[in-house]
Amino acid sequence: SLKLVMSFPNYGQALFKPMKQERHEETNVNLYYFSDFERHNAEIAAFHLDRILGFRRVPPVVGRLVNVIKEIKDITTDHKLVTTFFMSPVGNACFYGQCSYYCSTEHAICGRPLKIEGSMAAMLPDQSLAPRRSWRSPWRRSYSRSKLAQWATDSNYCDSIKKTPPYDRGTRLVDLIDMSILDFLMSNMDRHHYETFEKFGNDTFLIHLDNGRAFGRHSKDEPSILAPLVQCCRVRRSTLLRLRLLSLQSYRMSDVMRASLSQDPLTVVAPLLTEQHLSALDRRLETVIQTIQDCLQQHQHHSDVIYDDIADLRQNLS
Ligand SMILES: Nc1ncnc2c1ncn2[C@@H]1O[C@H](COP(=O)(O)OP(=O)(O)OP(=O)(O)O)[C@@H](O)[C@H]1O
Ligand SMILES: [Mn+2]
Repeated sequence: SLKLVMSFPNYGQALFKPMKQERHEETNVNLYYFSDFERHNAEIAAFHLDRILGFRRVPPVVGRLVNVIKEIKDITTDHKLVTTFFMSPVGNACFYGQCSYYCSTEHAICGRPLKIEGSMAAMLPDQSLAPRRSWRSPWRRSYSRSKLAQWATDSNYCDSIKKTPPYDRGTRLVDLIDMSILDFLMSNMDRHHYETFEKFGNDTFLIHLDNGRAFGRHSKDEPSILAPLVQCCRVRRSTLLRLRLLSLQSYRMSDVMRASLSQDPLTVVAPLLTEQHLSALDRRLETVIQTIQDCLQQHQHHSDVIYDDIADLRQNLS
């Protein structure tokens, strides 16, 4: 959907996604996840949540109020984009841009009257300098109204994934499970792919881009997003410790998120997540911790479930 690359005088660049849905709106229950709107506040909140979880795999995202005329129309070098600006009947500055779907006056982005809210994501280095690889998630949804993906019907699915490169060694599987925990907490069903930097080969971190379909619903949880954790029963020790910390009264996930998000410039317009979304985080965190507890009960050895990625840390401390 519609997004703009913004270039700054210091050669920095950001990916701008304008606001399309009001913060208090819940996703219509009759919409499939793949036709849900994208939310600028979800891009921002996902960055904060990912950082609070200790992953740091979402590039920095910040909210901005942008003047549609002065900061886009008057200075863009994209001549086709210029032709899509118009004044709406009530005098708001609008544009619809160039894209494959929903680029028409009916689906325009409009200021109030001139400024629009949006998310600005720091651009990763250009692909020509730092090529990335896009990986299809093994737990990808079918993106069809009638078909189910294999993972949704095969309870031994993880056994085969565990034997399939690159999930058969290193940290790739636990990284993917970290990502599913992030996605369950923010209820993002749209994680069809993830990216890595090619240069680092298979021994590298995942990049969590495209979080715009998160935080669509606070009143309901989507257990299937946790399938990688439930089916594989494996998790990083550092992740489990962080989740337990964020479940303590004095360090509650919702409180930490509220404090973190309050630093975003768009907070002056309205809090980036409603209180209902914040309390959904605490509720979902309990589910994740309980799922790991259940895994520990089902397995004989602690190490069957817990991937100790911080064994060295303990030595350093003593
Ligand atoms: N911070 C970033 N820096 C560089 N490239 C990015 C960044 N965020 C996203 N991209 C790239 O831009 C493309 C589109 O981004 P994204 O998926 O977030 O937008 P979208 O509107 O959801 O697009 P789509 O409909 O194609 O999924 C992705 O292929 C991704 O590789
Ligand atoms: Mn997308």
